[in-house]
Amino acid sequence: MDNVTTGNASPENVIAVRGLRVLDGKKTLVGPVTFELPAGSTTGLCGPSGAGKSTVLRALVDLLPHGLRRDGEVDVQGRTVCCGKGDATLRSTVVLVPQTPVVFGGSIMDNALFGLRHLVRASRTELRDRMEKALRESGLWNEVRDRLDTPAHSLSNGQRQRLCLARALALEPAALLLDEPTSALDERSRDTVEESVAALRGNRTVLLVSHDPGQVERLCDRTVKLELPEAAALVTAS
Ligand SMILES: Nc1ncnc2c1ncn2[C@@H]1O[C@H](COP(=O)(O)OP(=O)(O)OP(=O)(O)O)[C@@H](O)[C@H]1O
Repeated sequence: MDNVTTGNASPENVIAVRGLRVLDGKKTLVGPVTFELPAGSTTGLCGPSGAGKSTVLRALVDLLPHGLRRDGEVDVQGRTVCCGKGDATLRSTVVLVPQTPVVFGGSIMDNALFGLRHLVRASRTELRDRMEKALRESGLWNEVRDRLDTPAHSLSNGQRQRLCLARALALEPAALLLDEPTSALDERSRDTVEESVAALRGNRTVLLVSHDPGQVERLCDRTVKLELPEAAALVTAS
């Protein structure tokens, strides 16, 4: 039996996943899992450690670790995504923000523009406008507007996480995948990142991995619960 989705259904799904499994050779590491992400929803992806939350996110962006493969179907905006094709459209349509913020050596502006410069053809002014909009949406603009040229490494951990959120939002993705965005943060930084994620609610389609049931309660309107593959197999057998 597949892991189950609970919550409200919606006619318009940005992502639809059916029978997704991640395999290492013949061994099932994750799944099978079936769920949808309705447009504008914030969905919590929960489950015990090792159930495959991070791996599911990586499968959705077709960036599984070497040696692993996926089975089952993933549709993004009604289009089936094939594995291992290096789909450039997918890179800007479904964007993953990893657990540990990846901040490069350049300035705050360089970092915020990173994805845009690589994936979007637009004038310098348009890119800058999109960057500012994304920094506002991630709740970081007021803290960095006067120091966009300073090194991104000068930011706090919470600010770095919101910078990574802005970098993803600047691509105007159809779906945003957030992997434990507050797990490495102190309480105050966690609150600022949560405020930013809460502000996306209804406007963006978000899949949020979290260990914290309270956070899922605060930020999400529906949940997908993953089980360890052994548990899923036991349920199937009963
Ligand atoms: N590169 C890899 N090679 C082999 N197995 C892997 C690899 N990456 C992950 N796994 C396995 O896939 C399973 C799911 O791992 P994953 O990190 O996605 O779980 P998780 O639910 O995100 O865990 P946690 O909550 O602890 O972060 C685990 O059994 C893990 O050991």
